[in-house]
Amino acid sequence: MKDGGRLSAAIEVLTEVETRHRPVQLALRDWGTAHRFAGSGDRTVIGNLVFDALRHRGSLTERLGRDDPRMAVIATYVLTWDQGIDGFKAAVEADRHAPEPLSAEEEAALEAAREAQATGAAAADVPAWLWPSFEAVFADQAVAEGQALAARAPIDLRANTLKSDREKLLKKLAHVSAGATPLSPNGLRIFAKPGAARMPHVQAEEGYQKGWFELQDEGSQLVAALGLARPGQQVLDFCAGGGGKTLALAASMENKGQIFAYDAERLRLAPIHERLKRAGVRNVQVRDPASSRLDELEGAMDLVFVDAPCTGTGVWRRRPDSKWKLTDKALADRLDDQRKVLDAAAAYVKPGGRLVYVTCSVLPQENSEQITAFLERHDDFGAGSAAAAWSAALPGVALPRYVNERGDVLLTPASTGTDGFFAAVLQRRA
Ligand SMILES: C[S@@+](CC[C@H](N)C(=O)[O-])C[C@H]1O[C@@H](n2cnc3c(N)ncnc32)[C@H](O)[C@@H]1O
Repeated sequence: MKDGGRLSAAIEVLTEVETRHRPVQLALRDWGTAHRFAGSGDRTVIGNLVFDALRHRGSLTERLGRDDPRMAVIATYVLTWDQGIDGFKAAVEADRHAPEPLSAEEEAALEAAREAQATGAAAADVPAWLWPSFEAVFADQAVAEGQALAARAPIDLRANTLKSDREKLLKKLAHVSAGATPLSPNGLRIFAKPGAARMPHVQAEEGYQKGWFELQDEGSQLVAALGLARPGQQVLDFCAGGGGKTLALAASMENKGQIFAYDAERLRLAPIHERLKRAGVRNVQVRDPASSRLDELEGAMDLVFVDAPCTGTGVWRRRPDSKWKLTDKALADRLDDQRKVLDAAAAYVKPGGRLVYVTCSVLPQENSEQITAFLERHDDFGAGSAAAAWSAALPGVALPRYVNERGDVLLTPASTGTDGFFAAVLQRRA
């Protein structure tokens, strides 16, 4: 395929996503199934166009003065990918599968957009209804933070210290240009590439198959480290899901002690078994809600790790469609889930033990406000400090920019180069 056909395909997919509310991955997959002649390179370019259009949908709409998927894709190619109007025209002329040529109004809109500056929520590519929350957390950094959440994400890996180490992996993965992450001691990073470029398929690497590394954002590695899980401890990973944090906790416990991996949704746990095996983890018992109970763990855990269900505003780089789909009803539901999860998880912490609360959201309602409300409901708990845990877990690594008075920590793409993650530590009174 040439660029003209790829642009047509991207317009078709984005229209499907926006008018029929199809999840973007499904829409891309269906397009691929219906167009088997398209090679993997074509699919990459089409996917990149669609994802970049979604990342910048707010600012493009404001700069163009029009809101339609065709123009969002064309502007991505012309402006974001820097191909220019002439580049677009050349792509159209060279390919009978290309989109319709630009109308005079469309060309004028693209010309005007080149100079136009979006402001506020649109400049940050943040939905307008969430802008007050962004300003509340980030103040004069709100636009920069939103823009960083609208950029492409790197591929981050975590060296699995049960089987390998970062130094070895840096050598093994030199051919994909993996470098060391700056904050997590076990992290490796392959930087995002611009435009049509394709990222390496790291799951095909020998090291992945053998469990030497996991795919895990550096922010996720860091918040797992704030659990300060140590060999020999009793740990409950209360929202274990597919096990991303479970695996990191097991590595920091050097396979000694016990982790109970639980999730209220049985199906979410499905991938964990295979992942534990590949990573060589031997100290995890998976507790499936359908067939086991947690009663005997009550009041007995050194650490209860709560990787709470959340809106995912911190991972917009990886799921840009989710940012425009988020509703105030969904936010209210997640707040309710978080309250329930926290209250339920608290029962398993032993006197003197810790509860670590994590979200991949940057919204204060899901983060510091949720913790403040928890502390008001539970006088058997006091505030611990995620910042103090940071210093203990990551000696020599400077504290992140966003640390509140209680010591809760917020990571963001603009401030730490990671996905957005929040972590708070709660201490059960002895
Ligand atoms: C952010 S995801 C967990 C991701 C996982 N820890 C990882 O690192 O791969 C949140 C999880 O919380 C689970 N969850 C939601 N409500 C819950 C509850 N009341 N009790 C336990 N788990 C719950 C969801 O099923 C979901 O899998």
